Amino acid sequence: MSLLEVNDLSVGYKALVGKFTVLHNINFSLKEGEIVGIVGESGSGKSTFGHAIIGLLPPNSFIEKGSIIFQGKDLVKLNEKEMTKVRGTGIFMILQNPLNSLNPVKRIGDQLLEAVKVKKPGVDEKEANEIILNAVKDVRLPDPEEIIKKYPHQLSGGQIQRVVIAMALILRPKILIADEPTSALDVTIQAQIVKLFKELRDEEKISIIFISHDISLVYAIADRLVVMYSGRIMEDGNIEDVVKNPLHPYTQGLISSIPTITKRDGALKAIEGSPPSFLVLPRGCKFNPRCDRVMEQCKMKEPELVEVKGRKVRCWLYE
Ligand SMILES: Nc1ncnc2c1ncn2[C@@H]1O[C@H](COP(=O)(O)OP(=O)(O)OP(=O)(O)O)[C@@H](O)[C@H]1O
Repeated sequence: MSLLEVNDLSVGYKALVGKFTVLHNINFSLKEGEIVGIVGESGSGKSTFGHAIIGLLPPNSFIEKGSIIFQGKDLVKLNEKEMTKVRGTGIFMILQNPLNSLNPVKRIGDQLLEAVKVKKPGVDEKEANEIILNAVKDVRLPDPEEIIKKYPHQLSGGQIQRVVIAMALILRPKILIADEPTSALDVTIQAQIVKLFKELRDEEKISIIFISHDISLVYAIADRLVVMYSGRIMEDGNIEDVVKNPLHPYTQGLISSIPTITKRDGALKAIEGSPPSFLVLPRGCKFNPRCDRVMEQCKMKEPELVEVKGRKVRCWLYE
């Protein structure tokens, strides 16, 4: 049984240039305790997907169709009041800009205390303080006693990121969506945060959606890898299988450009060109103009996401 089921989800935006669809027929499921990495170039729709799940899409967005089933409820149909109850201990998202999750006029300690009260209503002051300090120490913030007295604007980007991760540790949601959660952190702290996330999963069976453009980082944490391109899922499977034997030419391109994974020196193959604009998507497979294995039919009709060798792939090579 899945904890989260996303069915045929399509999401778009209205902008000055016009109305366009970004996420196209997304089908995705997440099991309890599973860590799924979502990768893809900038603009492939990764954040839009996370925002759709937690109901934090911007006002100029629209959900064209689809459902997001969590604990028997379709999140797409919930009103703001009902969705507020899901956010926090149900689903929590570490936003790409974590400052947006904090109140600028409240001290860090008070904001973490609110999270403790949500998780443990009626908690006494001494225990709350202990929980807060432990979380702040776990994310390796220096001088915990001092940090909690500060306001968000007094912290660096990396410290803000860690405060929001501490909030996630306190809330221990059923699903944690982490959107580039360690982008402002140095490599050592990044590794410690990845370890913390794994511990959360091992101890509490928390499911994690880890969004990143850095496949080697995702490789260090995820069980499963989902590759997105132009708002589509192109490949979805066990991370070892996908990394060792990528099936989609786009996944092959992404992986062959990473020396730490391919363990090859020199001749790294970058994918030529850049993703298309959502306003003028190519006919057929959206990757076809950049694909080194393109065939005639790729330019005519878009392939479906189909099951191949125990994983899912959207490519005419496998249909
Ligand atoms: N608020 C918005 N209004 C209009 N278009 C938007 C908005 N937010 C995102 N988009 C468009 O949706 C597309 C997908 O953006 P999204 O942020 O989901 O991609 P991403 O894969 O998370 O990229 P990145 O890795 O850069 O964060 C982009 O082309 C972007 O222009």
